[in-house]
Amino acid sequence: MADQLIKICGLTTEETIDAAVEAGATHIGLVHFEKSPRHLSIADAAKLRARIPDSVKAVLLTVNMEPKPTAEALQEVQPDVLQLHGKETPEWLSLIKDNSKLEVWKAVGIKDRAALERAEKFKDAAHRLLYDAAAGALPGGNGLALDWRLLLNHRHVMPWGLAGGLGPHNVADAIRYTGAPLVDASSGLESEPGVKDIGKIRAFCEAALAARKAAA
Ligand SMILES: O=C(O)c1ccccc1NCC(=O)[C@H](O)[C@H](O)COP(=O)(O)O
Repeated sequence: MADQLIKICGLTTEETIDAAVEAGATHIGLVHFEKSPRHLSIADAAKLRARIPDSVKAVLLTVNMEPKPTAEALQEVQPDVLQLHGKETPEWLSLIKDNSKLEVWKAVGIKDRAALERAEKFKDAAHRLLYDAAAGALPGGNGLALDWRLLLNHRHVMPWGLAGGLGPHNVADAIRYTGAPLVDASSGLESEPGVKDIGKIRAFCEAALAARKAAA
């Protein structure tokens, strides 16, 4: 049985990165988006990236960033994964994917089955789709859940993950209900916007790992 992949997104301190790694996170998301309460400058993202061990993948998250600053950010941060969370096109993702060693993810807001079908246009352009709730005040990180029923009996054409409103209280249900191979959480693991809670990070990882083990 494949391991449960767990992305803890929007970490901004060494302490919470260490806690997420210790709790079993497989991916750590660093957000570079100025309107986000989890925003990191590229310099700070690079510093925190250095704290992430080789056993855990560093995910740099950007939104509609232009090519030149994207290239500069990748050079400085050296992430394992680039997660694009805006209106980026399949052509842009393909260009990055075909000209780098990066794993490229596209986050897509899912409000109905049509949105799921449209997401298939990234099939050959991205390594993984991250299904999230439709954009709210921010493109992501809103603590809003998508309707998991939309994923029932869906024919996934590529690796995928589930995000949106996940936390210790519902991640086991999400895995049982959708079979999500990767789960991703941000605001549900915070004591206030942008401030991660180590107890919630631990509880989230514990619940996700237990649910996957039970499904085996
Ligand atoms: O986390 C943010 O602040 C953010 C801002 C702008 C674009 C994307 C953002 N987060 C992306 C993620 O991968 C989040 O983990 C995902 O949207 C789920 O967030 P949440 O519903 O808060 O768990």
